[in-house]
Amino acid sequence: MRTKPPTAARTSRNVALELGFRRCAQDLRGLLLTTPLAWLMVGWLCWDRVPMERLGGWLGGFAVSWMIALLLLTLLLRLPSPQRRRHGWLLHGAAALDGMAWAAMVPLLMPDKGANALLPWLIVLLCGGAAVTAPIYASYVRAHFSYLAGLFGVLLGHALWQYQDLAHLSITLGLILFLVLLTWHIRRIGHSAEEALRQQLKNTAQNERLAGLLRVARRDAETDALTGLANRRLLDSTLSSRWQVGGLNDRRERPLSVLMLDLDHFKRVNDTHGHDVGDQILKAFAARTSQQLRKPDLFARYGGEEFTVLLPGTDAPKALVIAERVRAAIAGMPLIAEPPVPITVSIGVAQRKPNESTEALLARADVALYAAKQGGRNRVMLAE
Ligand SMILES: Nc1nc2c(ncn2[C@@H]2O[C@H](COP(=O)(O)OP(=O)(O)OP(=O)(O)O)[C@@H](O)[C@H]2O)c(=O)[nH]1
Repeated sequence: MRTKPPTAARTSRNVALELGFRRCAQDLRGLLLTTPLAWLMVGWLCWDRVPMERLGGWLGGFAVSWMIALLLLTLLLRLPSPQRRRHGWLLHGAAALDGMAWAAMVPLLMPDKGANALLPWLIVLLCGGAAVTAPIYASYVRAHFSYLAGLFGVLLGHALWQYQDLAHLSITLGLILFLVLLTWHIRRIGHSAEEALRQQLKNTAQNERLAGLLRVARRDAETDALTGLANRRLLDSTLSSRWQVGGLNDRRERPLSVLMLDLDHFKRVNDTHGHDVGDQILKAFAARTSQQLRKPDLFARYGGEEFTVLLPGTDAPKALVIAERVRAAIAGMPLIAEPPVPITVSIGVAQRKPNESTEALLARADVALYAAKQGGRNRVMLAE
C-alpha cells in the first residue's frame, strides 16, 4: 500500500494536534486534582438527605475511578512526546471515567421523588461540573467525546432503567440536552483553538525562516565572496561605528593600528598563470594571514589584491611585529602547491594619532604601503 507523503499542512495539523493533546492531558490532570473539593460540596449538600450507603457508594466509586484517571494521565504525561498520541487511550480512558463518575450522581444521589429540595442543587452541580470541565477539552475536542460517552452511557442506561419515573426521565433528558448544546459550542471553540495553534506554528516557522534568511543576507552583505573575509562595507561601518573621533573607543584612548597589505606583482601572476590561479592565491593569502591574527582583529579585503587589518588595542611597535610576522609567513612558502608561485606582500603600518579621522589613518597607512613598494616590495614600512 502506498502511503501519502506528508504535506506541510498535514504536518502542521499533526503538530497542532500533538500540542493540543498534551495541553488537554495536563489541564485535565490539574482539574482532577481539585475534584475532592467538589466531593466535599456534594457531601455537605447530601448529608442527612441522601441515605449514607448511597452517598458512600458514590464517593467510594468516584474516588477509585478518580485515582485510576489520575494514574492514566500521569503515565501519559511521562511518555516522550512522539509516543504520547499513540497512547491516546490513556487520555480517553481518564476522560470517560470522569464522565461516568459524575453521571453516577443521577442514579445514586438524585432523590426518588423529584420534588425534593436537594434536586436543583445537585443538577446545578452536575451541569456546573460539566461546564467547568468542557473548556479543558477545547484544545483536544476528541477527548471530550470520551467524557460525554462516559456521561451519556450512565445517563441513558439510567433513563432506560427508570423510564417509568417521569421525574427522573425528564432530569436525564434535560441533562442530555444541556450536554449536547455544550458539546456543540465546545466543538466550535475547539476548531478555532486548533486553527489558532496552527496559525501560530506557521508564523513561528515563517519567522524562523525569515530570521535565517536575514542572517544569511546580512553575512553576505558584509563578506567578500572570494576570500570569505570582511568586505569594504564592514570595514567602513566598523571604523565609523567604533572608531570615529569622539566615539567610545576614541574617548577611552584605546590605541588602534592598521595594516595595509598589497600582494606584489600580482598582475604578473594573473598574466602568467591565469585568473583562476590568481583567485586561489588570494584565498590562500587570506587563510594564511588570518592564522597570524588575533580574534578581535578585523581582516578585510579592501579591494582587488589590497587588504586591511584593524588592530584594536595595538600600538605601532606591536603592529610592526605583527606585520613582519605576516610578511614572513607569506614569503616563507608558496601559497598554493600547484603551481608553486612564489609571492610576497608589502605592508604599510600606521597607528592612529589623537583626534585623527579614520580616513586620514587609512591614508597614512596607504602612503606607508606605497613607500614599501617603492623600497623594493616584500617589506613593512611604518607611517610617519
Ligand atoms: N585573480 C584575481 N586578480 C585580481 C582580483 N582583483 C584584482 N586582481 C588583479 O590584481 C592585479 C593588480 O595589479 P596592479 O594593481 O598592477 O599591482 P601589482 O601587479 O600587484 O603590482 P604592485 O602592486 O605594484 O606590486 C590586477 O591584474 C587585477 O586584475 C581578483 O579578485 N582575482
